[in-house]
Amino acid sequence: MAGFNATLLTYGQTGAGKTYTTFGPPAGASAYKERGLAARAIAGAFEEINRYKTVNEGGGGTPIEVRLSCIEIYNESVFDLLGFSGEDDAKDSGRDGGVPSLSLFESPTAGVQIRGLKMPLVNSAEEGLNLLFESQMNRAIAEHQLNDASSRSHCIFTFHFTVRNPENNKVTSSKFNIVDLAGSEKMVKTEAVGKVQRESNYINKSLSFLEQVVIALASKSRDHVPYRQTKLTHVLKDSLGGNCTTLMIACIWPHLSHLDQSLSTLKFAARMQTVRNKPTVNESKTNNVASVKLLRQIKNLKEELAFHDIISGRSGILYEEPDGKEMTDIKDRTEQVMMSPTSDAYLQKKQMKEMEEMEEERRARSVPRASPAMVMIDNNNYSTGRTPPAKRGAGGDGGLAELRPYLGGKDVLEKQAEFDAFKRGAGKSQAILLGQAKLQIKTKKAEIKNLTNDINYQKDRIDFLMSQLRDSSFGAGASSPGSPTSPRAGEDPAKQLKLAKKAYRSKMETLTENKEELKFLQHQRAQSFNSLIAAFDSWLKMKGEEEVVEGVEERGGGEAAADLDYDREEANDWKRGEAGGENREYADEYYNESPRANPREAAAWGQPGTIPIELIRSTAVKCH
Ligand SMILES: Nc1ncnc2c1ncn2[C@@H]1O[C@H](COP(=O)(O)OP(=O)(O)OP(=O)(O)O)[C@@H](O)[C@H]1O
Repeated sequence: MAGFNATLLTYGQTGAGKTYTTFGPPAGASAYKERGLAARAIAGAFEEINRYKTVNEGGGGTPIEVRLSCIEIYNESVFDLLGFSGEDDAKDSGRDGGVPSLSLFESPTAGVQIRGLKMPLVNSAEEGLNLLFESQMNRAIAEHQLNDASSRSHCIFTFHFTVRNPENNKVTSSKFNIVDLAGSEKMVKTEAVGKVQRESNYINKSLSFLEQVVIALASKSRDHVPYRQTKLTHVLKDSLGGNCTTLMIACIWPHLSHLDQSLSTLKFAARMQTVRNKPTVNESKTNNVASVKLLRQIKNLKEELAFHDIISGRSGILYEEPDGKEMTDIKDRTEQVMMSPTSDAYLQKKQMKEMEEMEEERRARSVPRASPAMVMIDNNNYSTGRTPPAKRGAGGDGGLAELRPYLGGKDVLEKQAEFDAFKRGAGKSQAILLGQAKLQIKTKKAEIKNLTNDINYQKDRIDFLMSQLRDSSFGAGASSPGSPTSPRAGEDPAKQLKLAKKAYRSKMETLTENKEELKFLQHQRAQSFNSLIAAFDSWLKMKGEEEVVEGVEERGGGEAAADLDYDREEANDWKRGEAGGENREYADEYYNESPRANPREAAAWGQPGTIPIELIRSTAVKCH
């Protein structure tokens, strides 16, 4: 906020803890205590802004503007994780070669920009956290769709600060990037083939240029900085090395079998440590004269627009930014629309409630009862997440609409049974995480309730002691002797009042912290729930495809069978190890593990072609 650009990078091999450090652990035990750097940065930024606001109270308007953005770079393509409407976009994201990604351009005044990138304005830590969870949710959905691409992609979560100094009207703008880099071990995997090889090449290239750029930017004798060579360095052009603050966290996996990778990470860190930066403030060249000129121009353009609206018969269009009250009105109206009985959100909520009731009813009837970790559906989840799963299914039924093409006439009860089966099987670990998240919320709510009771007690006590001090008489009037609020015999009431006030303040602080933690846990629960639903959707789809494959084989053919022949060939290659490299490793692992893990899938290896290649891939990746 002082106007310096800054970047925080986590670097290391896959599984070493980069995502954990930047974005925190998945929902479950100690999720809040160990929340990631991004969540802490949001809280820290708003603490600072609120402090600044208090200092400058009456200065007119908020002097600090914060916007957030989040992108993912995969195979040199840039994707907006906040401009992404769910699973359909994940499929169309181009990560598998479809729709093109966002492009970069350089503006003479604002530096490197990403065309069409969403950078919502954020007014509170809570709004910031919502966006953080939304971006990570979208990353998880994309990852699920695209077979665990997260280790092979870079994720950049950025704060964009604009600070106006009310005294001299100077504007400083700065960025703070939190970067979760792709797994570095891909740099040395030379045996990889096909898709994995392509990914490795991109990662290899971007990480080595990242190092070169940082070193070149810090070198006085540099004549060329190769930041345009990769999307990662280009996006971070104005936030790396040289005049910025850069912090790298090297994540290592301290196990003997990862010694090579750990050494390689530490060597990279040691090279980066030699770089010396001299951060400078990014002060805007805007001066008062230019601002006045621009404001006049905006006014003229707005008038022109209004004139055009009148001519074309459009009315009621506002060209002003809504102020605080208007924003609240808009939010209220949006909520009303969302909760109208005809809206998707309402129908979706209703359907989830019905499913929950059915599940409860079913549980009540079934003996023995299912374990608590299996009790999943919570219709409150959608109220906390900004990306309701309804977007994934046109029917607004929490993603279950996607079942229809595969399962034809299956009704809700059957879907519910599928969901139960999923939670007991493939989705068990996610179901357990969700169960833990719900338990944590329950515990936190109980703590808040107790704390609120304590605070009320202290408040009553303070009121009583004050009235007693005013009257200069004790034990009479407001409280009967022996009531919880009466002063203890022989104690100085003024001293007691001081202590009661201190206790009150300290409990209020704890309450604020607890409330913040509760919000965080509720987000985690929503995220967990959405992940579970996303995984369920994929699982159903896979299952559906499997049934379709079996149907096609039984009927003996057509074009689809030809495609499946190709998949079968590939599967056999993997199985025989002909594909070589990582695929062979995966296939071997899969082949060795699966008879114990899943006899049905193991049997499928014996009958190639009855199992879709997506299932093989995703299972292989899971084994890995
Ligand atoms: N400090 C930690 N304490 C406890 N668990 C951790 C810690 N760091 C990582 N983990 C766990 O280790 C696993 C791998 O961590 P993580 O996903 O953060 O690795 P990564 O380096 O980001 O991998 P990738 O490159 O695949 O994204 C996760 O299950 C995570 O919860």
